[in-house]
Amino acid sequence: MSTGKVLSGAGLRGQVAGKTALSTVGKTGSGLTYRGYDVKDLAAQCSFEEVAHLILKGELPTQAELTAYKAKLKSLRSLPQALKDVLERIPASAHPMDVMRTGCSMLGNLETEQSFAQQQDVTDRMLAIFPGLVNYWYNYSHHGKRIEVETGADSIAEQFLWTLHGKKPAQLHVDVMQASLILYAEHEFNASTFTARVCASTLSDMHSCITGAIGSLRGPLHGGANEAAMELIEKMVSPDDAEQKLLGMLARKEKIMGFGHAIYSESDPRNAVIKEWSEKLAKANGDTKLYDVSVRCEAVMWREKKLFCNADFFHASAYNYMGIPTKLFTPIFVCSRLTGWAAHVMEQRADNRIIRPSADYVGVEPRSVKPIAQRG
Ligand SMILES: CC(=O)SCCNC(=O)CCNC(=O)[C@H](O)C(C)(C)COP(=O)(O)OP(=O)(O)OC[C@H]1O[C@@H](n2cnc3c(N)ncnc32)[C@H](O)[C@@H]1OP(=O)(O)O
Ligand SMILES: O=C([O-])CC(=O)C(=O)O
Repeated sequence: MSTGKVLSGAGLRGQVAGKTALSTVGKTGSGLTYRGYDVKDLAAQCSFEEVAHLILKGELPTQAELTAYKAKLKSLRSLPQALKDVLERIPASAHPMDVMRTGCSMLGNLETEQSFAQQQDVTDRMLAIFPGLVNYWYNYSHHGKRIEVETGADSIAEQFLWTLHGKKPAQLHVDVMQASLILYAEHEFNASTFTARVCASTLSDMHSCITGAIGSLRGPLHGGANEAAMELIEKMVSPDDAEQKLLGMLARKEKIMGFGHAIYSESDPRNAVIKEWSEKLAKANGDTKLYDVSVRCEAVMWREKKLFCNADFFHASAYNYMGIPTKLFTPIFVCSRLTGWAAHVMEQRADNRIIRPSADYVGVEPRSVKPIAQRG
């Protein structure tokens, strides 16, 4: 089992900021549970839609419920013309996380949540639309192509790969995406989820909560670490080169993205799952370099610093093996974590008090305002 760290210090570490029935981190099972189920079991046995149903509606679906839920999500994939118009105006140089933030916000203008009774429906719409949204922009801005987002894809995992590459993806790739989306779906009071809950606590609308959360996820200390990890490992030409480069970085006290965690002390349970998929992809591709380099990084970081891979590190090689451009890595995280964010917003709304902590004042003593001519 993965245990939690002894938590104290800055960054609100170790302070209980609310209640949740959605997940536990660093407590039981392999170290991560969604509504009582171990994430490893969910990743091995379920589709992402089943896990989204669990997180958003409270229970794993029956076959009939799953069939209905998938049919609903499939029916909600189309992009409004006004949203396409906005996406077409965003330059290729933009970061896709900024595109997602703008896309989510624009959707909130077009299909505003009028009351909290609509919270499940607006969430389902975002779940259905997000993969096509970011890939519409990507294909238009990078290849001048207006893609069809109403594909024959059977799942959100397949929809992401299909709308990115313009064709039905290989089954292995769909299976990896299913597992990846499940691993990223929910993680208690992490920074982006807390952002969503703070926004929800003002009784704001769902799109505002999700737009804010996307902004928090973007940073390299959080979801952006999967892209930063890729930028690191693609510079390493062999495991020995990886070892030399890492030792140099550690000597210079640089941060190694994709390692360490705010809550876990010895391992992140999501790593073993995505690492195994990365190995399978490497073998299927007949090119194991990225995987071998990543394995050496893991060994060196543990040996030198007792730092372990978090969920992001082996996602880098896994996504790369599937031909996903690095800058689209964190948007996939968004397509998944949307479930956790929205469920937290719903939980906050159900038992709300505005989140408003206090601060220790460390500024100057009280003083009087001088007329402008006497200042300086
Ligand atoms: C899905 C996710 O969001 S998972 C997190 C993704 N983020 C990353 O991978 C970014 C790299 N990792 C980090 O920056 C950190 O480990 C965080 C942000 C995840 C957690 O931060 P904290 O809880 O403050 O880390 P922690 O208290 O364990 O740090 C202890 C020491 O280890 C160092 N450390 C932690 N992670 C790393 C790292 N990846 N590389 C080098 N040193 C590190 C810290 O600098 C700190 O040293 P110090 O005491 O001399 O300042
Ligand atoms: O919990 C955290 O601080 C970060 C994390 O791993 C996640 O959000 O998945």
